[in-house]
Order: sequence, then structure tokens, then C-alpha cells
Amino acid sequence: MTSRLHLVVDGPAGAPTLVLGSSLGTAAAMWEPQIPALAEGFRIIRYDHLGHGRSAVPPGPYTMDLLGRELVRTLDDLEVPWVHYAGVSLGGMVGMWLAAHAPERVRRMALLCTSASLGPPGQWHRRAATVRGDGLSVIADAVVARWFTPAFATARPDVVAGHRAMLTATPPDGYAACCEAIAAMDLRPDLGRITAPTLVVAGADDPATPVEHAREIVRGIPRARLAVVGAAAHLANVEQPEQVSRLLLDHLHEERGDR
Ligand SMILES: O=C(O)CC1=CCC(=O)O1
Repeated sequence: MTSRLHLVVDGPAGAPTLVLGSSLGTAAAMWEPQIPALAEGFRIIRYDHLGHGRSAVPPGPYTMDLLGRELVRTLDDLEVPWVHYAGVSLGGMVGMWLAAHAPERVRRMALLCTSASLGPPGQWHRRAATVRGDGLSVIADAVVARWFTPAFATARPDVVAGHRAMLTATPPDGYAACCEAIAAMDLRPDLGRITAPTLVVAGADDPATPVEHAREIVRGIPRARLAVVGAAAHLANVEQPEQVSRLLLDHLHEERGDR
């Protein structure tokens, strides 16, 4: 079976592959601020999660296992034996799953504004039911308020509007099915199996996955370290693009020192 994931590829064909995973309710375009800097040295493969962007929308509920296996299948199709991986939020959850279940496929990893366990499950089931019943626009204001700090929202209403449009363009059934994957997720027991050197990035003002969630991941992964980005909420890579790109490049280039 071929992959059901929509991919966007940038960068030189012969360069090491860097896979970028996006957050719940966004698509590959959420990584746009990083592409100019990262595409100089990496072949970047951005993917839309199942149920998101231009990927397939199979019936839910989904699980982290399903989302992760879909990515493995995609890498198999592309005949890519290993990758560097960076993911924001839901993208980071899939990254943790991948690095724990297929450690040979992940060389270095960055986990941004994410969590290994994001309960309580009831809140995700309620959000899924709301979205299935009434669509995404009814939750959009609340979600976007967690994505950006008030100061950034005031300074860059154009960026906020663009990301809000990305959210409301997400298929409601796909979004709801991913909420159910988050509800059922507990990656904490898997963290100790992750061998990839891992940079964990938290937004200092992220109300969705607070810094303490990042600290828990760092405690669980043997070769992990933490970076806290100031003046950033949940989509820290959008709010502080230069700082996050620099952190990613420094972490990915440390590979040269691993050998
Ligand atoms: O939508 C939210 O509340 C924040 C979030 C959780 C997982 C994700 O990808 O975004």
C-alpha cells in the first residue's frame, strides 16, 4: 500500500533527510519560517498528518500507533533508511513514537512544544465531538489564543489570520480523529527506549504544553536537553522563527561531533 500522506519536499536531493511534522490543526505550511535556513543543508520532507491538510482522511478514531506507522510506511515507500526528525506538538508526539518504535530510523530529533501525555482524555473527546458536530470555526478562537502570545497576535494579525485559516481548512473528521489519538496517548513509558540525541524546545508562554511537559520528556529520554524560547506560545517556531531555526541547525549539526 502506498502512503496516504501528502508531502512537500525542499532542499538538495543528496543532502541528509530532515522530516518535519506539524501540529494538530495545521499543515506543512506551518514550517514555512524554517525552510530557507534548513533547506540549505537538508533535504526536507514535510508531511501532513492523516486527516490533515491534503493527506487522506480515513475514518477515526486514530491512535499514535496509526499515525506513526503511516510515517514509517511513507519512509519505506521513499526508500529512506533513516532521517533527522523535528515535530511541533502532535508532530512531536509522532516523533517520540517513531524514535521509540523504530529507533534505527531516527538519527537526531527535535521535539517542539509537545507532551508525552496530554490529558485529561475527556477534554479531547469533548473537543472531537464539538468539531464533528459543529466544525472547526467554533473552536478556532480558543485554539489560536493558545498558539500565539497576545503581543505577537497584536503585532502580526496577518500571521495569526493565516494560521487560523489553516486550522479551519482542516477536515473536521480528521481533526477529531487526531484529538482521539491524543486522548489515548501515553508515551511516557516509551521515552527510555529513544536513543536519538534529542533537543526538547518549549515556549516559555505556551499554555497548551507548558514547560513542565518538556522537562518530563527531557527526564525520560536518555540523551535529551532542554531549550526554552522566550516570548513564545504554542507555535514557537512561527512566533520566534530565527531563534528556533538556529536551535534546530545547531542541534542537527552536532551530528558531526557524534562520530
Ligand atoms: O490545540 C491545542 O490545544 C494544542 C495542541 C495539542 C496537540 C497539538 O498539536 O496542538
